Amino acid sequence: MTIIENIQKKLILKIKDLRKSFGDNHVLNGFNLELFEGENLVIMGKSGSGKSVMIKCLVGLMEPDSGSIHVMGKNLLNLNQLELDALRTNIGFLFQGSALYDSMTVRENLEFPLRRHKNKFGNLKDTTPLVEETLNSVGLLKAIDLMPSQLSGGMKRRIALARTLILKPKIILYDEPTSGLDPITSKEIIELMRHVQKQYKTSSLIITHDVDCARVISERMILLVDGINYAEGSFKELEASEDDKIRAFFK
Ligand SMILES: Nc1ncnc2c1ncn2[C@@H]1O[C@H](COP(=O)(O)OP(=O)(O)OP(=O)(O)O)[C@@H](O)[C@H]1O
Repeated sequence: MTIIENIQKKLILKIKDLRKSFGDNHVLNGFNLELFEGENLVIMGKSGSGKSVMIKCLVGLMEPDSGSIHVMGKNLLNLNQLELDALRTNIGFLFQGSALYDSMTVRENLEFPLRRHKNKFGNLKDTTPLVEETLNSVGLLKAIDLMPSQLSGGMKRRIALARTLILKPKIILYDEPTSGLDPITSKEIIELMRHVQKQYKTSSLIITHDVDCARVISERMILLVDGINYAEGSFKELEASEDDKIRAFFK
């Protein structure tokens, strides 16, 4: 994406100068991020580089030492619990091994977030059309009455994505979306992420180690090294870099 295209696009998430230390362990040292509407942004960082700390700050599970996080123009760090909950319905999360509720059917798993966030859709009397539409968009309407134990790993990941999508979030945060999947299922999940992004017009922040995933899905990438944005650019630009620290990501 060029700078001019970025200016024309709406900024949906902005993290500015985020800092977090644990004693002498300075994990985030002024991390910055801008995510634009409809964009797929990939963040890569080696193990222990602070990706989870950054996500926890973003979802309000951890307080940064300093910096700001604006979601759709609102500073997350200034909101009260009620405002935070309302804003959170605009952020969908798909965490590593996003667990489904084992004792509930697929339908009930999808109904669960609807009940928790009643305010978003008013009082939905019949949730079936929304549940069916969402399952359809991940290609698993046929699984509606199955229990999680009857699903394969790839199907579980699809249903977890459906459970996230049902609240129609503006941003989806994917944490290692392909971890633990075989290469073919990984490809299917990446395709699905592209498909739902077009259908739901979401912006995606994707944290991954998976170079193939980054290659296919990223429009822009940030490489997180020593708690800062060490490099930013398209996959092609970064892959062609001669900087050793950047090259290490693509080996
Ligand atoms: N609650 C905490 N208390 C103290 N140190 C912490 C805490 N959470 C994270 N850290 C430290 O912050 C650093 C970054 O951890 P983090 O979990 O963010 O890494 P990561 O990039 O997500 O790694 P991985 O890819 O392995 O999941 C590590 O040194 C970790 O020990």
